[in-house]
Amino acid sequence: MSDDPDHALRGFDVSRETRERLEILVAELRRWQQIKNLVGPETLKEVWHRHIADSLQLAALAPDARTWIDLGSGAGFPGLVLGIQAAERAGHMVHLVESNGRKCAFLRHAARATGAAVRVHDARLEDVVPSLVAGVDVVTARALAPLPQLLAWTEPLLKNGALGLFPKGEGAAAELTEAAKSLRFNAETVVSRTDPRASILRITWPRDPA
Ligand SMILES: C[S@@+](CC[C@H](N)C(=O)[O-])C[C@H]1O[C@@H](n2cnc3c(N)ncnc32)[C@H](O)[C@@H]1O
Repeated sequence: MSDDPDHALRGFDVSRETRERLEILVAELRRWQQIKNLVGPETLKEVWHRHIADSLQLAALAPDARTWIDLGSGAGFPGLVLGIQAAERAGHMVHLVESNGRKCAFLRHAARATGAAVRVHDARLEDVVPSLVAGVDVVTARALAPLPQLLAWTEPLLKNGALGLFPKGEGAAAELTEAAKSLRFNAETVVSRTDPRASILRITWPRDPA
């Protein structure tokens, strides 16, 4: 697949300012990658599809959400991309939680360079999630852990009304089956716009009966 940004961004609601900020992110990622090895080197060849568009598609699944938290952000996917979009929406922001200091240094640098509306937490998610339960609208995590572990980590957020958006590969159905053995939750599977074999699990917690 060619990695043409125009092609990758087709169909997404991306302003000229956001496009310019995304171009800065890609340039900085390429620069840092040479010394810091932040993402799988093969994925950089398709960075606009594999990372930028793959992250942007989550925003369309929760258009009214103001406060997001992205767990295990790595080099910023999806959280930093969502934070770049949030920069043009007053009152919108994304918490980025990442335990690897080298990746946090990149996140802070890239956030400054792009003007992304993010707060970087250089910490383990187990220590951050409890303090952010109130006021988070959406929790995301890509390539962090299988669904049962994700639900164990994010249960306090989901119980408080947050929406979970978890990009998954071909094993999504098996992960759903495994998680449903011990937990009761609502799940919808949305086919990925960047890879028809992949999907995004849209998870909500059932309300307690009144
Ligand atoms: C495979 S990478 C995925 C990065 C990014 N989400 C992506 O899809 O490109 C998983 C990331 O989660 C981070 N991580 C793993 N366990 C964590 C924890 N308990 N708290 C915070 N970050 C964690 C790792 O340092 C790593 O950067």
